Amino acid sequence: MNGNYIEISGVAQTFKTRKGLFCALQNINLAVSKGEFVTLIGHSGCGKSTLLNLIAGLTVPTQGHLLCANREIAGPGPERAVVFQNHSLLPWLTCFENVYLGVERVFGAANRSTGAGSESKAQLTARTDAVLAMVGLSAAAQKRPGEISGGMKQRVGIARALAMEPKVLLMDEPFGALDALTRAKLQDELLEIVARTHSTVVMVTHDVDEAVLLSDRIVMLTNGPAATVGEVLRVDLPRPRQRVELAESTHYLHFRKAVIDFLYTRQAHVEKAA
Ligand SMILES: Nc1ncnc2c1ncn2[C@@H]1O[C@H](COP(=O)(O)OP(=O)(O)OP(=O)(O)O)[C@@H](O)[C@H]1O
Repeated sequence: MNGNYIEISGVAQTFKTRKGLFCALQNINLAVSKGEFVTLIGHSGCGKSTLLNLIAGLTVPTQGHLLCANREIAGPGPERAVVFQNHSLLPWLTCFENVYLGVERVFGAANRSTGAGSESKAQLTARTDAVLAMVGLSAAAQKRPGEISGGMKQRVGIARALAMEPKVLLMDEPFGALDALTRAKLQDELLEIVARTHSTVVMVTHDVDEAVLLSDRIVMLTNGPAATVGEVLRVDLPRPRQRVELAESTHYLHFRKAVIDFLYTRQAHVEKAA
């Protein structure tokens, strides 16, 4: 890991609502290094998605600055791929086409401006096939989103983002809708891909075990309104990480307890008082 790749300084986000201004986030300061895996965790409604959307460039902050590779984040960009909670596939395209579209945009002749090269149709097809196979969707490649389950749609969304090999992968509870076994399989795949591609990842999760398994650092947000970074936990478990071995590791349990303690002891009181 080297240098600050994503820098968030003094960020606040206020929304106009029918009842007046609502301050979702305040004074968020966070730097993410290149190749680092950071998870954002906190109670429902604290502002995790709001922060991720700011990094994605989908919204602009009310106050403060966000930088990616020393450049102000002024909108979405191909170096920052987003996997949303609710997939967001194009319903008239097949699963293959949904993934291919993104692959073509980054690696195809259509976009030489990225300097990523212009691969042949056969190479783009091979990339698309490989990533669909990785998420276990080869058999569903020619189906449209309306013909597959919610979990399968989510896997297409993950495949689409991963296939683009983005520098930054922004994930908003990408595994939330999946059954436990598929979720575990995709978490393991994600760890392997990130190790191979050296992607920088910022991921929103509600799942303490997922956070500890995947993260270099866990950013714990306080309860809203006006949520901010409450605590940052560095998870220095060695990699590669094996979930079966970790389950018995006292070191792992120590991190797990630290997050649970933050969420259910310290932040639980604030929630009741709000
Ligand atoms: N466009 C908006 N207009 C008004 N309020 C908003 C808007 N977007 C988010 N909020 C409010 O900001 C707060 C943070 O929302 P956000 O979706 O970021 O939370 P979250 O931590 O991602 O929640 P969850 O874990 O339930 O997905 C919430 O109180 C939400 O109601």
